[in-house]
Order: sequence, then C-alpha cells, then structure tokens
Amino acid sequence: MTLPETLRRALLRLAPEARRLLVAVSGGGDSVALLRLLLALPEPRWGLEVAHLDHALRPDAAEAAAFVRALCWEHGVACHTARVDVARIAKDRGWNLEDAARRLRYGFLTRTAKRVGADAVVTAHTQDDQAETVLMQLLRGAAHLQGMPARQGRVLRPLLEVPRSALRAYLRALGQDCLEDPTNADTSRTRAWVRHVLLPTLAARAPHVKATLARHAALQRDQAAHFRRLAQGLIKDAGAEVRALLAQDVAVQRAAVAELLRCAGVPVDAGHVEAVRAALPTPHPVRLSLPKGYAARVAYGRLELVAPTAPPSPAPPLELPAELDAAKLAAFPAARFRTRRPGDRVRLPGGSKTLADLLIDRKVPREARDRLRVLAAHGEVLWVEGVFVDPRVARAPPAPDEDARWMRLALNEARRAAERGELPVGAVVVRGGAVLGRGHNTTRESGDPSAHAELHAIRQAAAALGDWRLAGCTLFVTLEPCPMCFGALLSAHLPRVVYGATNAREGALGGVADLQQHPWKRTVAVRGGVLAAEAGALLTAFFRARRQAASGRGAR
Ligand SMILES: Nc1ncnc2c1ncn2[C@@H]1O[C@H](COP(=O)(O)OP(=O)(O)OP(=O)(O)O)[C@@H](O)[C@H]1O
Repeated sequence: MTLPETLRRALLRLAPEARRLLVAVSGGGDSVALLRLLLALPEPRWGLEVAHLDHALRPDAAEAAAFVRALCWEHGVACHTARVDVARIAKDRGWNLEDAARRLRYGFLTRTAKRVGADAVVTAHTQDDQAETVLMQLLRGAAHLQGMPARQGRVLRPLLEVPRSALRAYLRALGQDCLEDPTNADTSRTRAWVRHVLLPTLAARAPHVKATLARHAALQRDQAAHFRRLAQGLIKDAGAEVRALLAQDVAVQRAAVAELLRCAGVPVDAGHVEAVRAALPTPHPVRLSLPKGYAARVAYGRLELVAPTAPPSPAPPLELPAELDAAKLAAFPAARFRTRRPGDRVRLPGGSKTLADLLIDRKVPREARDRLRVLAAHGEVLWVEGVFVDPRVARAPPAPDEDARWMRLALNEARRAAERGELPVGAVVVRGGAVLGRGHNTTRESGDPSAHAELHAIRQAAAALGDWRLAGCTLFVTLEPCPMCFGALLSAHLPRVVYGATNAREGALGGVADLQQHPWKRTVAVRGGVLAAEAGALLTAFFRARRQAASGRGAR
C-alpha cells in the first residue's frame, strides 16, 4: 500500500467524522512528510490548515517558524504560528522543560483547532516515536507500556505504524527539504539516547524491534482498557473493599490499585502499585507513602487513597533557588539537595545549632519538617527551603518582587479567614497599582459552598469598576484556584492570576488537573509559588488545629 493510502485509511479509521484537520508541523522531517502526504491525497480530501508553535528554546527557533510558513505558502495552506517562552513558564510553574513544552504545545494546538473550526489535530508521531516511548516507559518503571494512543481527544496520530525511514525516503523522492532539531541528537537527553544508542543496539540483534515494540503497545492498550473496566467496578469513593479485591485475580487487583492512583493524578509506577497490592491481605492497618504526598491506607477492610494534608513539596529544583548564588556555592562542591537528616547543623552568627532546633525556633510545623528541601554539604546545612540561607552562599537580595508585595495583602486576607475558623485562603484583585477587590473564604460562616476568596475579590473588583470584565487586572490568591474559581476567572476576562501554595486537593492549574490545557477562548497567564511557604504554613496550621479538635472530640 502506498504511504498516502496508509495515511488516508488510518485517518478514516481514527476519525471518520473529521472534515477539517489542523496539521502540527514542527518543520522536522516527520511532520513535513505528514503535510506533504496529506497534500498528495486524491480529492476529495480533508480541509487542511497548519499550526506551528515556536517554543523560544533555541536561538534559531524563529527560523523554523519561517520555514513552516514558507512551506505552507508554497502549497496554499493557511498557517497559524505563535511564540511562547516555554523556559520562563516552566520556571514560573516549576515544570520540567520537556513537560512544559509538550503541555503548552498541545494547549496551543487544541485552542487553534477550535478557533479555526478544525475537527482534529494531526501529529506526525511515527512507529519509531512509539517504540522510543515504550522503551522510555519501561526505563521509568511505568505500570503500563502502552506507548501513545493513536487518538487522544482531538489529537490524531495516524502514522504510528509507519517507520520514520519510510517518511524520510518519501521526502527524498519529492526533493523536499526539512529542518533537523539539533537537540534530537543530544544523547545526554534520554529520548535522544534511546533513539540513537539503545534502539540501534537492539535493532542490530532484532531487526524488527521497533515494529515489535509498537505492536506490544497496541496490545497492552487493549488489555489495559479491559482491566480498567473491571477495576472501575470495584472502586467507590476513592477506595475499594479489600475482600472484594482479594476475590479477584492479582492482575485485576493491580489494575484497581493503578486506577485509584490514576484517578487521583498520582503517577502510576509499577513498584508502587505492587507494594500497595501486596499490602492488601495485611491483618493490621498499613499506610504506604506514594508520590505527590499521597498515601495508601489498608485498614478495617478497606483500601483508601489518602490525599496530602499539606501541599506536597515541589520536585527538586531545575534551577538554583533564587536566594542562592551559584558562584558562591562552588566553594562547597559536596553540597547536595535532599531532605533533613539526624545530626544536620546550621551555622549562625553566634555559633551553630542543630537543624532540628532551628526548625522549632522558626515555628515550622512538625509535619512539614521532613518534607522541606535542604541543601547540605555533608551534615552542614547551607539552605533550608523558605527558612534559612547561610550568608556564605546567599545571593545579594533581589529587587523587590512586585507580585510578592500584592501576595502579602492576600495573605493578610487569608489570616482573617483563619481567625474566623475558615479555610485560610485570601485573594486580592489589582489593576494599575490599586487594589480593586479583596476577600477571604467565608464558606463556613455563610453556609455557601461557593464563597471562595477569589469570588469575593472578583465581585468586589467588578463592582468597583462598574464592569464585569476585569481587563488588565491580576488576581493574587494564596492557594491555587479550584475549577469553579478558574471558571470565574475566564468569565471575568481576567488575564492574569498569581497564586501561592499548590492545591493538591482541588487545584485547577496543575495541582490536580491543568484546565489551562483546554481550548478556552481566552488564555490566563499563570504564576504559581509566590510566597508559597507562608501560604502553605497557614493551611498546615489550620488542618492541624482541626485534626486536634476532632481527636479531642473523639476522646471525650
Ligand atoms: N513546534 C511544534 N509546532 C507544531 N507541532 C509540533 C511542534 N513540535 C512537534 N510537533 C508535532 O508533534 C510531533 C512529535 O514531535 P517530536 O518533536 O516528538 O517528534 P519528531 O520526531 O522530532 O517530529 P518532527 O520530525 O516532525 O519534528 C511532530 O511530528 C509534530 O507533528
């Protein structure tokens, strides 16, 4: 079968309803070939438009956008390009760079598709990409080696069974040039190492390894879907009856544990799934720690997933924390990021003391102490997240952060909420250096589940402006907004939100789900983590007091 015909059939199978396609073109060989193949299909063919995102990650990134525009112009196809500063957003939100690029790219593609009336986004992922993904899942210890799905919402990957070499041969036959992304050749990155070192090594012994891995992924996907349906029948209220689980085959038990984790947004890792499954028959209550601050509890005949009581501490920093000076750190080659250890000491002007004593002095809540990130050279602590910086490694104080200034006002609001026994969350809406609205949670006092700090501040700002459109405003809120408040932001045309602590229970900007990824008509610029330690400490103290009150009641 010819390549265009393979592609046509795959598209008809994946999205028989689609009429108009948005083709994701990076300028690389695979996506240029995809576009040329779509253009080569006999009439009537799909309506085509192209989208390209410039991630602003390489000095020559703008050239790729120009190349894609020229290619589209040559073939009479509309081309939509945009530029996003991926590195800055990744830093602001604490995401890793590749993850940020992917999220922002898919967000842009689906938004553009919606705007131009395309039914689907088509990417040029090949059989080689699929094989690489399966190997990376294996190396990561993922519970399922399913590769990428051929259809994921609006996104179609119709070339998953086509080898990259076939696309490159097609381009050569056409005399079509393309760009090569130099980072694809950088084997210090796992994906490039898998592509250029691991797969060729495997292929030297097993020539069909890519096709085999891609087929394995497709079979795994079908099996996993079957097991997931069985698992869903066993799960209720973020838990399952142990007896019902143990009556099932171990594979179904694993699927149920994996499904519980997946629903909570906890990364599904084979090791954790097995550890929880193995704990099911336990006669005594058991608690197992999981990523993102979650825990699995097996007690009183039930398996339950316990959400973190405080925002989970962020992943190790991609870059140095702002208050540390890289040049000064060179004097401490043994310095490493970790959590605290017994015997850790800090150097203070009047002598030294144990880190344990310092944390008590600084009133860091007991349950937060083991999660704090620490930078230490052996037992000598140079930095403690949000608590301490040794002057020998401290950077000159940065210019005052304007966002932090407004966040302090939001924190004052949160303290007001705490004084009234409300969840301590506060918010202010600011425009042109003036506070237009402020508020804190009053759900308990008003008996109104929607009485969140953000909504109070938004309503006040709209009243102050005499306009429900909060153009040019920024919302500062101490806790990452929930889906309801994110919806209110969109409705109010609020262009920017700055939040403090991550909301691991209801966060709509990455804490639980990232609603930004969806193709809303408007985009909201987001910055998280501003004075997060202070915002988090308020919440921790609130939940601790509530737990103490509850146990006091139980004892009486
Ligand atoms: N900057 C971008 N703009 C639009 N689409 C993109 C962009 N980067 C990647 N894509 C889409 O995602 C697919 C997979 O991208 P990825 O970078 O993982 O693969 P690749 O093998 O390097 O592909 P290509 O050779 O097309 O660049 C691409 O084939 C393309 O369809």
